[in-house]
Amino acid sequence: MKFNIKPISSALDTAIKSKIGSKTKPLGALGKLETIAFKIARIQQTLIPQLQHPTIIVFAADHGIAKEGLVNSYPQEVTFQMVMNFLSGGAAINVFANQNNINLKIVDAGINYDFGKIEGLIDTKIAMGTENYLLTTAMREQQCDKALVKGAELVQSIFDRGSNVVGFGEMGIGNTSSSALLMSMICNISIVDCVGNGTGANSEQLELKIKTLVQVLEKHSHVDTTNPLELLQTFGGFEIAQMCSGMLKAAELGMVILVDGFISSAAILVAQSINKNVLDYAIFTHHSDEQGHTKMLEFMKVEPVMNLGMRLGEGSGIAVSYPIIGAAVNFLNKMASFESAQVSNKVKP
Ligand SMILES: Cc1cc2ncn([C@H]3O[C@H](COP(=O)(O)O)[C@@H](O)[C@H]3O)c2cc1C
Ligand SMILES: O=C(O)c1cccnc1
Repeated sequence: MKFNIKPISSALDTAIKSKIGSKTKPLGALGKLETIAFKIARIQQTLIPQLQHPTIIVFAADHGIAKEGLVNSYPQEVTFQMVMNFLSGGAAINVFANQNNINLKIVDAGINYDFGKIEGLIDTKIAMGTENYLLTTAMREQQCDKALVKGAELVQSIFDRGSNVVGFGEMGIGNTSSSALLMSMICNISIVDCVGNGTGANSEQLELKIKTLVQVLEKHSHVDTTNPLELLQTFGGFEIAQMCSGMLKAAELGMVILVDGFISSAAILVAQSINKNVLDYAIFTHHSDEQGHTKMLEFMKVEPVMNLGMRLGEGSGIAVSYPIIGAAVNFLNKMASFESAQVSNKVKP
């Protein structure tokens, strides 16, 4: 798949900065809100940006490795059980998305469960979970390709229905391990520094998780670390692959991309090694408590909107931070300027 992601033009940069600077406040006094407003105005190439039909997509899939219980504290069934919970409106992401009027889409990217016909679940299923990467690659090449196509198509359909801001959340027991493996390969950071407690591993479980992932890396020591698609195929999950191509498609369409925590960030880490420009369209909504997230964010040289010590996933960080992002757009559009409000500006020396 090819994505044509335009580098963002800097033609409006001075005008956007000057509009932010003209508002009735001391220069820079809205802190990070100013950075966010600047970024969104730049993505949309306008001085009056709008957030239309915000949508969070929760991509769910299973991981072969999770059947073994070597890297995960909760059993694999929790993936489909949580998806049922999403569909009946009881999960954290439902509560926060509802609170902030964000559309929510729940996607079966490859859950190890047969849902039959079920209302509200989008079917982009590639298989009943990935293979166990201790034994073989997580995906076959065609499966990875298919996942990439489906993720991009889904984001295209959301764009076609009028959305210009899309968040990427996930559910998949074991997916902090896939994310840590991808991070270790792409960032060239020791796996020990990429692995974290996930859903709450204790010290013994963490040790086993690290030991297992070291074995996985030994098994796949010939993988080409400069080939993001091979990495995705070897260590990825179907939800991570679909998020990755969905993000690339969103950037191609000029949408604002909202990134969640560790796993969502791992998806854009792969995406940016396919096309660096994707980062220009992305807002990292929160800093997760998952151990590897700090170094992953540093690698991409990005600063998230907030840090509430959250480590959940599902897109929850996106939904919670959304009012802050809305505030950034609102001040840019609605605050008076020194001139319009007839307020004296800073005394020039
Ligand atoms: C009840 C429950 C709800 C969740 N919602 C998101 N996750 C999060 O935890 C999983 C990753 O952690 P690990 O790699 O340790 O399995 C993902 O499914 C992620 O979204 C959850 C996990 C659980 C148990
Ligand atoms: O940061 C996340 O997204 C995260 C961290 C731990 C477990 N699940 C998700």
